[in-house]
Amino acid sequence: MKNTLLIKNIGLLQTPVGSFSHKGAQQGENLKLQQAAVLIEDGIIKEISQDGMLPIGGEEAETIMDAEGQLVTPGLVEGHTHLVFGGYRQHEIPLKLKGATYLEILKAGGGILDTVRHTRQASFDQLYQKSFDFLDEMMALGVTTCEAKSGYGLDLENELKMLKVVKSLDENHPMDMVSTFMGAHAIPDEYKGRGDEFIQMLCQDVIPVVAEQGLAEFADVFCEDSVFDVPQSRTYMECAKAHGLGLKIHADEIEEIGGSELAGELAAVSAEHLIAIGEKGMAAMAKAGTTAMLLPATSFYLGKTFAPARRMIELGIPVAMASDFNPGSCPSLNLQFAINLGYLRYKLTPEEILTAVTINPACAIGRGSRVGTLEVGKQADLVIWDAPDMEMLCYRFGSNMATQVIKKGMLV
Ligand SMILES: N=CN[C@@H](CCC(=O)O)C(=O)O
Ligand SMILES: [Zn+2]
Repeated sequence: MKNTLLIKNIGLLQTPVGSFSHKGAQQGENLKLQQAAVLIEDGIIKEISQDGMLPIGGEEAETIMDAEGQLVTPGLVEGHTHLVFGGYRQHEIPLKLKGATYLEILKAGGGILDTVRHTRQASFDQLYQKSFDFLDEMMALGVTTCEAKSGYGLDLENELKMLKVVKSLDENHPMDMVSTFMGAHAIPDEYKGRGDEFIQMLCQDVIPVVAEQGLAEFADVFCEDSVFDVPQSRTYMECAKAHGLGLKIHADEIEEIGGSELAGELAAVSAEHLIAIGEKGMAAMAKAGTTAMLLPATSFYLGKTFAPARRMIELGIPVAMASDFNPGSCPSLNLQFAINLGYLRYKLTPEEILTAVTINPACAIGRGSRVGTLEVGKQADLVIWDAPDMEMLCYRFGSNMATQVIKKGMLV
């Protein structure tokens, strides 16, 4: 007996189409079906109808949900988080308000290194429970697939602990998780002034273990002034690649030191942040087909400018947007806020934004064939919104606009 769910009375069903990264004009192309219905069988989309018609056999579905004439989109895909961490960093705010910068706090042994100390002290169970609760909150906000990075352990034992938390979350929480190894997130105290040696240690002792135990699909590095320079980032990424991991890089977040060009050179799947990117970096990314994983809430929280998203679309770079949830530069996991900023600060259209929070991040985390669009044969991850259209979602902010979240055909 198959599990069937019919969602009827959808005022507008809006989705990108196709399981590939959308760039240029395609970024703004969405399918829009009026008076639609979706029939789901065993967690997979079986049929989509429009114009008030119902899918064949729809009326016999085990469960029937009424979307009450509202907007339905694919479940949001969160392509960049630092979900698992010990402690919080609220004590940094008074320092920041007095003028201390993000990198100054890090150089003084705070910032990421403060979170490293708390994460090393935390047990697996503590980290698991805290992250589990974050995922509940995220899912209620419309996210159905989530990437999570390690990078607050910075040694073999604690990096594995973080990655095992993500694996366990994937097994036990309805959220689909994608794991990224980010051992090169900062230079830990015990390697202070010895960044090259730290990278060598990661390459020799950690990446091979992570890859062998299948604990990550991607590797990421913080390529930034006074963190990891371009040669160090290249060494780390080449090693990760040799061990079968897909490549990501935090590039041009604060200073433009060549990270986005390196992303292009190594054909990274995505480059993250890109607030300070220039024309050369964008040209390299466009040539390589690297996705720009933009994090507008971090620009907001650090008081920075916003990445040149419109120029990226013009140049044919696939644009994705994510929350960057982490305890320092963005302590918010609300991807709906990124939608608002994408509209008001990046000046993307509602259609481009939908692509940026569904199929483009899905492709950038290796899930494009399964999620990110509403099409027959794809996983039934979708959101019913308290909104008639995407314009309303882009315009309203600060409230949770998701009314119902359906994961693999089940109401969560
Ligand atoms: N910039 C590097 N990493 C994170 C911040 C991590 C932290 O501050 O704890 C980011 O992407 O913003
Ligand atoms: Zn990040």
